[in-house]
Amino acid sequence: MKITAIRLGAISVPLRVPFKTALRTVKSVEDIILEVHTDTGAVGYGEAPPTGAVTGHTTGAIIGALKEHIIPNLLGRDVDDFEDVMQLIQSCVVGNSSAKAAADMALWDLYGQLYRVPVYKLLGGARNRIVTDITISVNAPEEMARDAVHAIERGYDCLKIKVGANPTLDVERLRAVRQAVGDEICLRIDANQAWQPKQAVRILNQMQEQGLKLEFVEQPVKAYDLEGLKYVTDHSYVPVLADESVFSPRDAMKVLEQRAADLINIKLMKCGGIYNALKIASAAEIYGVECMIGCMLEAKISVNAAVELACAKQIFTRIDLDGPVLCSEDPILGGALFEEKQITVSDEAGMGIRGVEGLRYLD
Ligand SMILES: C[C@H](N)C(=O)N[C@H](CCC(=O)O)C(=O)O
Ligand SMILES: [Mg+2]
Repeated sequence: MKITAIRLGAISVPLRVPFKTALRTVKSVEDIILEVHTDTGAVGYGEAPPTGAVTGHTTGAIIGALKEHIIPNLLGRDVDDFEDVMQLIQSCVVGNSSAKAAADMALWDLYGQLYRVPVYKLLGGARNRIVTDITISVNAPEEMARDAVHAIERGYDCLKIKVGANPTLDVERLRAVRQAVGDEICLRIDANQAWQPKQAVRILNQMQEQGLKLEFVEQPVKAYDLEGLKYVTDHSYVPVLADESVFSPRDAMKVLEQRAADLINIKLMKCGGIYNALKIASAAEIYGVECMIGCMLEAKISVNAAVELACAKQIFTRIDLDGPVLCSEDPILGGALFEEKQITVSDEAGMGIRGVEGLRYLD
């Protein structure tokens, strides 16, 4: 199966409500789509979201990395030389993990089609269904409480609550949400780097002392501050999950060796795709650290790739794949079935993506 052509396109999908974190506010998903065509007629699909505030990858950067580095290296290659092609994607340009992830998932899609097996089976096939949480944006406490109740009405029983940079208000936000949803709902929080280490410990311990029952806190401090992350891990009652501190397998090794976090959030856009995500997952297994599989604000092609990975491996004990359910429409044909919190992976060969409605080609 030889790669004959690669096309780039763009999609724009409005969100149901604006998505707000300590790092950014977004009203729509504006992603780059990759179609990898082959001489057998099989097409592999990839997707990358521009998340400048999180990864540094803008739309232009993703297109540039693909057009100038990744695509020229892939054209003419045989999908069956899979290991070579995987290495090529990772080595043909420095950084640019989102563009690499888009190419990586399209190639896994094709490799699965070549051997007529769904990718999640190829990778381990631990299960065919997973349950996601849903994210509540950071807003005024009463608005977050309303959003949380709405999420419960949609059937979710695990909420990922975004917090901000104001400690008093953050405690109020969590109090309002806990009061509105009752004791049985799982609450996890994501500070997206907003706090200082000592401040984080104070806020988290205050939240636990008030009986707010948090499952874990995601990325309480700056991405680069591993010492600070470890300080929070060592001193807070609440378990700590590393997100922005872990992009590459090398980052993961540092966090694992230093025991700087209790859990790791693996996202395809941070690590450059399934090839590297598998390395992080294996390292985490060796250290006995469970993982969350997460996403950026992404539509269904790239989240679908994360579903394939999550269904393959037992190490993913937490699922944050709510990108598609935060969108007001789904232009992606095929792939996993998203029924609110229940996600069922496709049993088609590869990743089961059949096309994209309203794709704007960029060539
Ligand atoms: C969408 C997902 N639940 C989520 O919250 N991801 C964020 C980053 C999303 C973004 O800014 O695009 C996270 O875990 O930090
Ligand atoms: Mg996060």
